[in-house]
Amino acid sequence: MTPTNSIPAANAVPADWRDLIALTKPRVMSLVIFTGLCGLLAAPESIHPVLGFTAILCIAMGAGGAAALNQWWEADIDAGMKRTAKRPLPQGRLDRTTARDFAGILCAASVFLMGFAISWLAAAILAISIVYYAVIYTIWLKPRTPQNIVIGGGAGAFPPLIGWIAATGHISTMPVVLFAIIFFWTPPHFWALALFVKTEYAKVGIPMMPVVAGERSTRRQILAYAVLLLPLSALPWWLPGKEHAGAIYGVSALALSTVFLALSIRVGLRTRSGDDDAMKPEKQLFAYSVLYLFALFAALVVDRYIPL
Ligand code: HEM
Ligand SMILES: CC(C)=CCC/C(C)=C/CC/C(C)=C/COP(=O)(O)OP(=O)(O)O
Repeated sequence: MTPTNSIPAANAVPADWRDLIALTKPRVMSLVIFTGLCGLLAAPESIHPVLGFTAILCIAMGAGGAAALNQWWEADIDAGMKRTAKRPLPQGRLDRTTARDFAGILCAASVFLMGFAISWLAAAILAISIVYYAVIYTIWLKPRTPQNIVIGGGAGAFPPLIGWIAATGHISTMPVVLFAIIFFWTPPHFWALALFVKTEYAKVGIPMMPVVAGERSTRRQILAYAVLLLPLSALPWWLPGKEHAGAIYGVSALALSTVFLALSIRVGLRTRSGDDDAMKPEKQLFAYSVLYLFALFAALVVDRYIPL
C-alpha cells in the first residue's frame, strides 16, 4: 500500500496549526507521553527538572512525528473509514509534502535533541520506537497480518523505558516489566475497538483480527491477554531492591487489573455481534483500557513518592 491520490488535492492551502496538531494524534499520544513521564518519575534516580522536561518533550515530538508519518502514509486508507475520514489529509486540508516534512522534522529533531541533551541510549530507543511505529507497524505489519498489533504493540511500549533511561542512564528490570505491561495491554485495548469497527477495517482491506480470525477467536484472545496482564501488572510489587514498588502500587494494580479482567470476561464470553447498541461491553472495555493504563502508571508514581 502506498500513498495514493484518491483524496482531494489540498490546493496549496496554507498549513493550519490545528491540522498539524491533529496529525500528531494528540489524544492517543497524551497517554504515550504520560507513560513516558511516569517511567521518568518512577525511576530511583532523579533528573534535573529542565532535563526531565526536555526528555518528555522529545518523547512527545517523536511520538507525534511518528503518528504524523502514519497519517501521511495511510491517507487513502483513512479516507475510506468513517472514524478517520475527517483527518486533515483525507479531507485535503493539508498537502502531503507539508505533512511529510513536518513529520520528518519532528522525528529527526526529537532524536537529536534527546541524544545531545539527555543520552544517546535514550535517543537510540526513541529512534527505534519511531521506526517501529511508522515503518514496521504501519507499512509492513498492518496491511499484512492479523498479528499486526501484537507485534506492532512493541512500539507503544517503549516510552516508559525511554523515560527511565533518561533519568538513570541505563536499562534495568523495572522498565522492562513496564514495557511488558503495555505490550500485553495493547491487544485487548485495540481488539475491543476493532470488534465494533470491524466492518470498516474489512472495507479498506486491513486484516485486523476480527476480520481474519472472526469475532469468537478475537474475544478469546482478548480474554487470554487480560488473564496474563493481571499477574504481570503486579510484578513491580515483587521486584527486589530499590526498584521494588510498594503496597499502593500493588493493591492498585490488582484492583485495576481485576476490573480489566472482569470486563474482558464479559467481552470474551459473548456471542452477540451486530448493531452498535449490541457492542456496549466492547466499547466499555475500550474506554476502560485507556483509564486503566493512566491509573496504573499514576499509581506507580504516587507509590514512589509515598512509599508505605
Ligand atoms: C499498536 C498499538 C495500538 C493500536 C493499533 C491502537 C489503536 C487505537 C485506535 C485505533 C484508537 C482510536 C483512536 C482514534 O479514533 O483516533 C485508539 C485510541 C486510543 N489509544 Fe490506542 N492503540 C495502540 C496502542 C496504544 C498505546 C501504546 C497507547 C498509550 C500508551 C494508546 C493510547 C490510546 C488512547 C489514550 C486512546 C483514546 C483516544 C481518544 O480518546 O480519542 N494506544 N487506539
Ligand atoms: C515514542 C513513540 C514513537 C511512540 C509511538 C507510540 C505508539 C506506537 C502508539 C501507537 C498508538 C496508535 C495511534 C495506534 C493507532 O493505530 P493506527 O495507526 O493503526 O490507527 P488509526 O487507524 O487510527 O490510524
